Amino acid sequence: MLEIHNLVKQFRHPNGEMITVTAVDQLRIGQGEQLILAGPSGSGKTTLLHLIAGLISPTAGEILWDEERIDHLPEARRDAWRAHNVGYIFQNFNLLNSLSVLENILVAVAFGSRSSSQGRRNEILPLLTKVGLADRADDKPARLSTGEQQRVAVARALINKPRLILADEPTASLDQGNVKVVLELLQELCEQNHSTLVLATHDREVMSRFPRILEMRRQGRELP
Ligand SMILES: Nc1ncnc2c1ncn2[C@@H]1O[C@H](COP(=O)(O)OP(=O)(O)OP(=O)(O)O)[C@@H](O)[C@H]1O
Repeated sequence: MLEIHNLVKQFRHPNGEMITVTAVDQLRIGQGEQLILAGPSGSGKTTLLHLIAGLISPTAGEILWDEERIDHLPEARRDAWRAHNVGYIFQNFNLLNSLSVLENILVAVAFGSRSSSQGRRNEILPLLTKVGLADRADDKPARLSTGEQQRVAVARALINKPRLILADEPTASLDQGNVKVVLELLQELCEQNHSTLVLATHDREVMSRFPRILEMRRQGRELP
């Protein structure tokens, strides 16, 4: 369902030089697959996730979704495609601090598919129960531990049952115990929903839990 062909993203360095940050020749990810993007800091993992999500456009190459090009959709259609199909989990959670846990998830419901939003609202509490936060629904994120905040971020990404979950170092700020909890939860919920999971990490322990790993290597000239 997700295919990438000869994808290249270049950025212009302030000194005028073009640097190639992400380059993926051929990649095919099936519905329900779980894949790791591995590689050291600066190898282009976030850039690739942003490209897949349509937050930035490639310099060259193609991204296809169900055999249709999505890399050059006009912005409004790209935003609609993302809202409908993608759940994004950020390393630093990106929760809205002025809203409660419940409201943070309601925001995601509001941006998802309109036709099913009432059904999704009814699923928030069961999902919060699954992630162990049913009794924290009215709390603001600042009152939660780091692991709890990341579990809210997982619930928010999954509430619309998107076909694709993109997770950028979702365990980087967690201790070992919480890494296991959050990962198991994420993998299990993705399996239940038959969602594809693409997760960026440089943590070997996290990688060992996944069946497939794409090793990112920064290409082009290194900056001094
Ligand atoms: N908008 C931009 N303009 C210029 N350079 C950029 C831009 N975005 C990313 N880069 C550069 O691209 C390289 C790859 O960045 P990216 O964040 O994709 O790597 P990463 O593998 O996710 O790193 P980390 O593990 O530290 O999050 C970095 O050197 C970064 O400075």
